[in-house]
Amino acid sequence: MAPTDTSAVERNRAIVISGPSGAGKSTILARLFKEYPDKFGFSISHTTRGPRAGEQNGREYHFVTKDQFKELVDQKGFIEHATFGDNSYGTSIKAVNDIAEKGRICILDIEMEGVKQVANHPTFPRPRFLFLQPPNEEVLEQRLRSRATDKEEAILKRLKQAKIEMEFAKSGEAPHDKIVVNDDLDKAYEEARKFIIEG
Ligand SMILES: Nc1ncnc2c1ncn2[C@@H]1O[C@H](COP(=O)(O)OP(=O)(O)OP(=O)(O)O)[C@@H](O)[C@H]1O
Repeated sequence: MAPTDTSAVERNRAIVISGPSGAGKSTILARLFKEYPDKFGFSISHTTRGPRAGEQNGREYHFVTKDQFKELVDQKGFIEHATFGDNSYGTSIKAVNDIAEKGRICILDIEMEGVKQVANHPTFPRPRFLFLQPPNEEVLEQRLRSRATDKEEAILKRLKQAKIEMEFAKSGEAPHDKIVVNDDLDKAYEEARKFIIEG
């Protein structure tokens, strides 16, 4: 295995973007990737679920067995991981470093529990944390409804979780270096862009 190019990893410190579902993370990241097509990348996650038709190992996911997954967990090889139902998912240190070694900045779109794990990882160098916040709960609800991707039950679940995430962001426990309120999209994008590009 090739040694890690530590200078590339240090130069291209990863960015963690988090925020409640519907805060606008995908919208802002889509703009960023469009404006800077060669600058960023997403890491490829590991999963214990089987590949779906058309999915290729190492492209959509690194498909691994439960034992392989557990081995990586035990080695602290994941910066964050979680199990949903029967399947586990994780972001490995190597997958993040692979992006940096290509000269790109790895963007990690991670939910709250994952953010805590990344911030507390024993060896992974601290990335920069950006929290995207909706202007308030009412606006968030409107946006989730007009996005029209979820059933009522899922929307209510997302709103409940959003409250928890926003409380966490306000608490002293949160690692965020920057909080951007996504009210006017152009303004929020510019603030996020500036933080991501200029620090
Ligand atoms: N500033 C804004 N003003 C109005 N609508 C917005 C704004 N930002 C995002 N939206 C809309 O709000 C909806 C939610 O945004 P988006 O899907 O980007 O959120 P997300 O944080 O990526 O959510 P998830 O975590 O569920 O993937 C989308 O329909 C998007 O077009």
